[in-house]
Amino acid sequence: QLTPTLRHLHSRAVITDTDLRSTYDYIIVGGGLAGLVVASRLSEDSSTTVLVLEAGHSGDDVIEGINSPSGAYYSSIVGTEYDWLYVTTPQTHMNNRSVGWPRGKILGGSSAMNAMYLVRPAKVEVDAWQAIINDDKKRWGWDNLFKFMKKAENFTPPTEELLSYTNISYDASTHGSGGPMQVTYPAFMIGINNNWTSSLEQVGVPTLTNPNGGITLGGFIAPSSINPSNWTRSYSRSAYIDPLPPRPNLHILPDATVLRLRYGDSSNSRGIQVTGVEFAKDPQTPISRVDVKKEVILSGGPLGTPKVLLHSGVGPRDVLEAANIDVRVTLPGVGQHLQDHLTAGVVWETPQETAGNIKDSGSDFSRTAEFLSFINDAVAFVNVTALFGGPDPVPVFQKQIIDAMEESSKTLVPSIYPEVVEGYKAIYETTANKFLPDVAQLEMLMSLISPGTVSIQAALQHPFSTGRTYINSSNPFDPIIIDPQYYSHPADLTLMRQGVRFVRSVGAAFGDVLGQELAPGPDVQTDEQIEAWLVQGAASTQYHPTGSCAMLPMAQGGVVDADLRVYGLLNVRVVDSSIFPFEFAAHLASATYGVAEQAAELLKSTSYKADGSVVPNSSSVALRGPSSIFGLCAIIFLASLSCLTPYL
Ligand SMILES: Cc1cc2nc3c(=O)[nH]c(=O)nc-3n(C[C@H](O)[C@H](O)[C@H](O)COP(=O)(O)OP(=O)(O)OC[C@H]3O[C@@H](n4cnc5c(N)ncnc54)[C@H](O)[C@@H]3O)c2cc1C
Repeated sequence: QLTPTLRHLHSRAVITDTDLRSTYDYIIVGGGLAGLVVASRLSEDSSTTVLVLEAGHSGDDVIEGINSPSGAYYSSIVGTEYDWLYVTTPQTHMNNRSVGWPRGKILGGSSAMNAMYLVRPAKVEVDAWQAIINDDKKRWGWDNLFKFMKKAENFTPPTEELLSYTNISYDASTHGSGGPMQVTYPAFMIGINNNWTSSLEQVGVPTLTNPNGGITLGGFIAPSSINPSNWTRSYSRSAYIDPLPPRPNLHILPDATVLRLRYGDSSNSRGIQVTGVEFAKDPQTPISRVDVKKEVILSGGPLGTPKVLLHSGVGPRDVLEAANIDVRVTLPGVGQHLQDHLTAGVVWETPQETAGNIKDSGSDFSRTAEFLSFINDAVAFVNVTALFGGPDPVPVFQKQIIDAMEESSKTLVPSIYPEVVEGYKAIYETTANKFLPDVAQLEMLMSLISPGTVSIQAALQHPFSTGRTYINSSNPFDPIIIDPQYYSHPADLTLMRQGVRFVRSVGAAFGDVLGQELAPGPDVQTDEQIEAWLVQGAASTQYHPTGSCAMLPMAQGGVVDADLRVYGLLNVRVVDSSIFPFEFAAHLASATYGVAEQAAELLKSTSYKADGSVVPNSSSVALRGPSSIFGLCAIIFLASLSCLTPYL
């Protein structure tokens, strides 16, 4: 528990209803990872008033639990009242299983519950993002995003003591210094980690000596968002908000769920002006309103942001009409293009000590901040050549995927709108042609947190399946529907199956460090057996949903343009992890920090008229007329696998 003084300091910008003003320059919806970064940066100018509305609690009463890095494993807020406790729909191609999707419902959002791996995407992937949005100002290419990812950071090299017994390769030039978020390595490592890169090298995976610099292929011990001064979690709240001096122009209101945007009478050919938002504590309390002078920033994450847009009448017409919501802007891409990383772990017995053994021992050491700073940081990213055991089958696999594009786009996209299908094709082409075979298709992660066992996960990084998130009610307190359509494209299951095979070869290279395989177990050997294991129970989320408010051209079902503006709304931007048009082979926090840092600069350089409205720039896109043509263009959605050719 925090002492009263510390609690006061932590809560300095956090207000109650009675402090609320009627109008702010900026309203930020969601005080999660991205939302708090933008709030902190915008409020650097004392003449700019900023309000953050966060649906979750402040979290002051659990800050200490959150702060212990190993708390991510041993006293996680996953599954508590600080978790949205989302669950997917039953997944047709996963034995009708529903999968839990934890997300942080607390100041700091998912950065308050995540596992703190600090891993960036590859240059090729980020440059492909810039290409897909035709961003001639090069804001979303690698060079710029790298600059902003580094701006968020303050890197501290591993301690001499840690280096004396652990193999860690790092290159400080791939990290930032002087930024708010602390990045370093834990104070303590488990001995088994020393077998990681040497075992990978035995199966042909090189050691990556300069991770996080634009190349991802290879094995390494990743840094984490940890503060080395006290071995605590560094997340958006502790990094960007708690250290601030008093800022009367920054207000953060927890327990405030934004229900919808509010509109006035002002609109033009480019869109509608938003005048503010409506919010409420819960379904029983009255609705409050607050006005915005300049812009509303949606930072509710890949589920919260599309939900607010849909309840505001911005989204696919069929979804809005079915939910009895008045259509304000027909934007077919809202909630579409949803992708996620799937993961499954092979588990072995080990005679060696794991972090789980030390934790269970209850020893004095097991209660130290140094031990509790331990994070599972052993990762590797491998391409499809590694997965198929050599180059020969890769062109065949790639051709099968390319040949299946037309059929997949007709049968697998859960939308009746041609724009969304076009977006799927653009993403598919990028994934099939640019990312196969040179970009990582699979991440491997070693986990040492259970006593007596080691697991190595195989996580699919570039899915060909596409899903969606949508609403089926006009009540914003009803849950959003999440349907990632896992494994709807058969290539995803093939890649995961090959991933399990590859992970086993890594496990074999560990020699007698690993004992008997416990899962899937020695009886699961054929392709069919491994795939059945993956489908029936093994595979789950790696917690990286994205794409639901994708930055894509409007003709490809995009939701935001390269300025992060929602098409059809004059003064609303999305700043969070929903905007990536496709998955990266990376955990998403670092890239999201980069997006938020760059968004803050974009906002600060925006010109506003005297009444606060945005001065239009050349990249604004004219608002389309009513979308009755969509009815004519309706495509029958048949999510059937049988018409696709069998995969390797
Ligand atoms: C369990 C878990 C482990 C992870 N591990 C890692 C990892 O090790 N490394 C890594 O890089 N990434 C990891 N991630 C992913 C990473 O944390 C997220 O990608 C990142 O936090 C996304 O940031 P965001 O700002 O988009 O959303 P969030 O951080 O989730 O923030 C969204 C915020 O908006 C609020 N909100 C939503 N709707 C509303 C509304 N209507 N009104 C008001 N507020 C609203 C939410 O409560 C939340 O606070 C993990 C995620 C999870 C869940």
